Amino acid sequence: MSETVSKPVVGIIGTGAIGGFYGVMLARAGFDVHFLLRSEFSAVAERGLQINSAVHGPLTLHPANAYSAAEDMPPCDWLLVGTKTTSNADLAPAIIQAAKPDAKVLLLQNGLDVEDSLRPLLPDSLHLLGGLCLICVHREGPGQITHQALGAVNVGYHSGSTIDEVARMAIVEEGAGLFRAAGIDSQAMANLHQARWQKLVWNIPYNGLSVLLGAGTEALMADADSRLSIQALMAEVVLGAKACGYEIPPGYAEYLFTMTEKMPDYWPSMYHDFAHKRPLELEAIYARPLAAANAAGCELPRIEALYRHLGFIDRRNT
Ligand SMILES: NC(=O)C1=CN([C@@H]2O[C@H](COP(=O)(O)OP(=O)(O)OC[C@H]3O[C@@H](n4cnc5c(N)ncnc54)[C@H](OP(=O)(O)O)[C@@H]3O)[C@@H](O)[C@H]2O)C=CC1
Ligand SMILES: CC(C)(CO)C(=O)C(=O)O
Repeated sequence: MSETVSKPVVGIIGTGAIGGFYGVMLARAGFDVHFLLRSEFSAVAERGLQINSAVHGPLTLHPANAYSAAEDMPPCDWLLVGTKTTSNADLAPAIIQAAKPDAKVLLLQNGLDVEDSLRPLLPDSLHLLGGLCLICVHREGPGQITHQALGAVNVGYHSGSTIDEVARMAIVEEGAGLFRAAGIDSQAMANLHQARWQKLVWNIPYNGLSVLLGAGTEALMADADSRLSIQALMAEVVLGAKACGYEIPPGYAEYLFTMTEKMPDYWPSMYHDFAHKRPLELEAIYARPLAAANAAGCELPRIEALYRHLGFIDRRNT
C-alpha cells in the first residue's frame, strides 16, 4: 500500500512584498498557505493577493487564507517571516502561536544576526533558519505586489534542538525543496553567517545610497561618482567580512555590480520604508556589521559615514 505524504502547512508571518510573493508562489504550487497580515488584512481578506510579475506574468491568489491574529491560524510546519527586521523580537508570540511544536521558522530578511533577538524568545524545539532572497519586489498597494526581477532564496540553519550537522542540513534541504517545488531557484547553504555577509555586499551600498541620494539603481549606475561610491562601499564590506573570518569569493563584488547594471531600475526596500516613513533597517544592515568588524579590529569609515547619515535621516523621518 502506498503511503500518501501530505505537503507541509506553511504560515506567512508578515505578508508584505516578500511574504506575499513567496506565499502566493507556494500556494499556486499546491501548498496549504496561511497569511498573517496587519494593515492590509481587510483588503486581502476581500480581494486576495495580486502579483504583477515581470517574470511570471500576472498571478492572483483569491481567496487567500488571510488572518489578522496568529491565534486563528492552523498549526504550521513552516513559518516564513516576511516582516522587516526592525521588530523581530516582538514577533515571538505570533510565531509560537502559529507553530507546530517542532516547526521550522525561516526569516526571509536582509542583514546580519537578525535571528539573534528572536532566538532566546522561542522554545528550543523550534528550528530557526535564515533565508536570503535575491529578488526585486515591492508593495504597490494593499495586497498588490510588483515583482520586477530575479527570485532565488538561499536557506541556512541558525539554531534549534538539532545539533547534528547532517540532520540540520536535511532541514535546510527541506526548506530549499519547498521553494524549488514552487519553481523558485533555492540553494541550501552550509554557513548562514557567511551568506549574510555576502548579501550585504549589495545591500550596504545600494539600500543606503538609494535613501541618501534619492535614486534607484538605474540612476546610481549611470553616474560616475555614485559608481565609485558603490565600489568603495562594496570593497569595505568585503574587508569587514574578512576581518570577521568570512572570505567573500574573489570577483563577487564585481559580479553584483555588473548584475545591477542589467537589472531594471530598482528602488531597494529601504527606500520604500523611507518613502512611507517606516523605520529603516539600520541595525541589521549597518550597525551590526560595523560592530562586528570593529570588534575584529577593522574600521570601515565609508560604511560608518553612510550609517551616520542614514541615522540622521531616519530619526527625522519616523
Ligand atoms: N523587497 C525586496 O525586494 C527584498 C526585501 N528583502 C528583505 O525582506 C524583508 C521584508 O521586506 P519587504 O517584503 O520588502 O517588506 P514589506 O514592508 O513589503 O513587508 C513587511 C510586512 O510585514 C508586515 N508586518 C510587520 N509587522 C507585523 C506584525 N507584527 N504582524 C503582521 N504583519 C506584520 C507589514 O505589515 P504593515 O503593512 O502593517 O506594516 C508588511 O506587510 C526585509 O528584511 C528586506 O530587507 C530582501 C530581498 C529583497
Ligand atoms: C536587489 C537584490 C537582488 C540584491 O541582491 C536584493 O535581493 C535586495 O534588494 O536585497
